[in-house]
Amino acid sequence: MAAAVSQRVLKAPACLCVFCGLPGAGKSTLTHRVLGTATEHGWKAAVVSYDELIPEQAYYSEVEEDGVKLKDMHTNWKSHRQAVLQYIEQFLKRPEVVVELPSSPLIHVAAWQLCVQPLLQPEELNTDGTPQLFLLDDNFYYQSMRHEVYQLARKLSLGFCQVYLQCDLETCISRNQSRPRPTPVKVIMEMEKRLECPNPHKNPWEFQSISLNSTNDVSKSDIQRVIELISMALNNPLSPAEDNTEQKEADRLKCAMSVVHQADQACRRLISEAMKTARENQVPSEHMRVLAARLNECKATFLLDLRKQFLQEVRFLQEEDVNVAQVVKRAVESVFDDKKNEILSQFIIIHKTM
Ligand SMILES: Nc1ncnc2c1ncn2[C@@H]1O[C@H](COP(=O)(O)OP(=O)(O)OP(=O)(O)O)[C@@H](O)[C@H]1O
Repeated sequence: MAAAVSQRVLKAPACLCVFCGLPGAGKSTLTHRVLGTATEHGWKAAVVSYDELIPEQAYYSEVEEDGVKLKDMHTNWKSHRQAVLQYIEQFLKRPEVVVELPSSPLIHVAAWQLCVQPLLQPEELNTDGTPQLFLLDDNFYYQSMRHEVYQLARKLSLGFCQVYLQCDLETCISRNQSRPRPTPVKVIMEMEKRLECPNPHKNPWEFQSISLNSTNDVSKSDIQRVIELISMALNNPLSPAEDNTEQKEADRLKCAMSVVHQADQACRRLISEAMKTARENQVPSEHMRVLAARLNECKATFLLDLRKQFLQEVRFLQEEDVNVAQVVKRAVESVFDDKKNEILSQFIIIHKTM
């Protein structure tokens, strides 16, 4: 089977294969095993490890901001992710540029040069038609994060596929704890709540996806399944869409993100008003800290639910020409505002009865 896969004439020049899952699910371990097998097949492959490419301070500033901030919550982290895709695009168009890239605040250029090293060949061999594989290793826990990769594959007519590593939360946490620099447990737990694993039934663009259970050891036949998936993707390159289905899908995700962003802003304003009221009622500073944490936690849960709800309903909203800003306003006022008042009154009452 392996030889048969490698000898077929493959139609795409390159494949973007996304590996997604929780921290500790085993993505890096698997990508390196796939890299080894792909090389044995005579393919050129590179592991694009976001952790190695994106400067560490970008990640930790996101995490530490309010204890459980996830790295996507900020446009800043998004711009790092987009920079990775821009580097891939540039490499595919002009690989020779990689040796003279200027330094960048978004990406470790030296790490990038090292990452694509296996894809570079002496000039006389560059036209040998060997496919290039980019094994993208990050959590990719929202489908919108993976969709950005899909869009690049479509733009450049590349193969695209996804491998989801399904692993128990407890296993991820325990593997993570044994690492020299573990990801905060809270971050893993928050990510698990938000995780949108590939769902080809709901999102047709995710049709070339497999799920591997990595709670136990990943077997040789799992690796073989990944190789076959990549081979299939290389044989079925994406093409820029002739109808506007994909554009609609991208608009839908963009709309959902904008809804969450607008709601986030509105909640922040309400939280800051609540903090002001608490101060005016002389709630002591140690209680103010707890109050802020409770309100932020409540906001995170509200935004998470809102995002899920909008991803399901936004198509309907767009078709019905509903005013999204109005809907957001109503949701914030009717759901979050009530919860906020409930939390605030608990603190004011406690303080007054002390
Ligand atoms: N299938 C497995 N069985 C047992 N241990 C594993 C397995 N896969 C990975 N590990 C171990 O778990 C730890 C985390 O693995 P790895 O770095 O591959 O996870 P990851 O998903 O890439 O995490 P992150 O998203 O944080 O980079 C490592 O110590 C690794 O050796």
